[in-house]
Amino acid sequence: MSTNGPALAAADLSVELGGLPVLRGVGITVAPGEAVTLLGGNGSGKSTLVRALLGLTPHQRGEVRLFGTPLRQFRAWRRVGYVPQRSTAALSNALVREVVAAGRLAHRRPFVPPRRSDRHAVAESLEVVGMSDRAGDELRRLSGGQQQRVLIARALATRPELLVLDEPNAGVDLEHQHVLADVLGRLLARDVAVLVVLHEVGPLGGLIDRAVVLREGRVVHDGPLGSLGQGHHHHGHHADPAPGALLDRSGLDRSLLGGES
Ligand SMILES: Nc1ncnc2c1ncn2[C@@H]1O[C@H](COP(=O)(O)OP(=O)(O)OP(=O)(O)O)[C@@H](O)[C@H]1O
Repeated sequence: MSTNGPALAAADLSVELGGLPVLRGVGITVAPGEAVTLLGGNGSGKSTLVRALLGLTPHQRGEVRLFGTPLRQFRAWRRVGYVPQRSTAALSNALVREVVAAGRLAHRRPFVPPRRSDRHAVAESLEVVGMSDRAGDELRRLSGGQQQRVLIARALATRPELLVLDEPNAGVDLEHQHVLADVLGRLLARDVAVLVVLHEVGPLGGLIDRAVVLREGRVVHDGPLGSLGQGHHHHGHHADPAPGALLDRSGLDRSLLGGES
């Protein structure tokens, strides 16, 4: 993997929205193979931070680098996967297959039909999240949790080196939360960097290397999940009965996670 230093790094990041400070001097890094969770109460600035890190929301101060390149100059978007908060896509009347295929756009050249590798990545990503049989359905016809799984499939189809997920488990049943934990575990084993906004840590808890906690737009904790005391806004890490099953990073599905990109 051609990375030097962190996949994602931000320093002194400040964002104002509607004239109000939402992020105030935030610093965050995510290294290849590292899973960082972003926690904090409603309105603490988690989604704004994620959007600012990806250049979707402008920042007024500070610096963001992706794979060492300042955001302004960064063009290698095929290296980045993003699972937005579901509400932003929920009304789409696009077909499931089209939504996931959008994850391949950064790999394609204009006016060239999708290659076999593109179709393969789409089919495989749908299969991983258990949505193959809904490929021809309109996204808006699916349940909330199913829509969320399609958005995860789209990000997986990109075969990213940095995967950013904003509350990917919102509305998703426990079984499929475990599926996501399994998928993320395999990506981490391949040195993908993961930044995930979570409301409840849940089945992902065993994968998390570091928790960054925001409060009123500031980082108030950056360290191991376990060192977070009680009484925080997240209700995470209820002991999982078999975290080892999720943490098995050895059984790599090379066809999904490896190969061309
Ligand atoms: N476009 C906007 N204009 C003005 N204020 C905004 C805008 N978007 C977000 N905000 C404000 O910024 C603050 C942080 O919002 P953000 O969505 O980043 O929080 P969050 O931590 O992701 O919250 P949640 O857990 O509820 O998703 C909130 O007070 C919100 O009202």
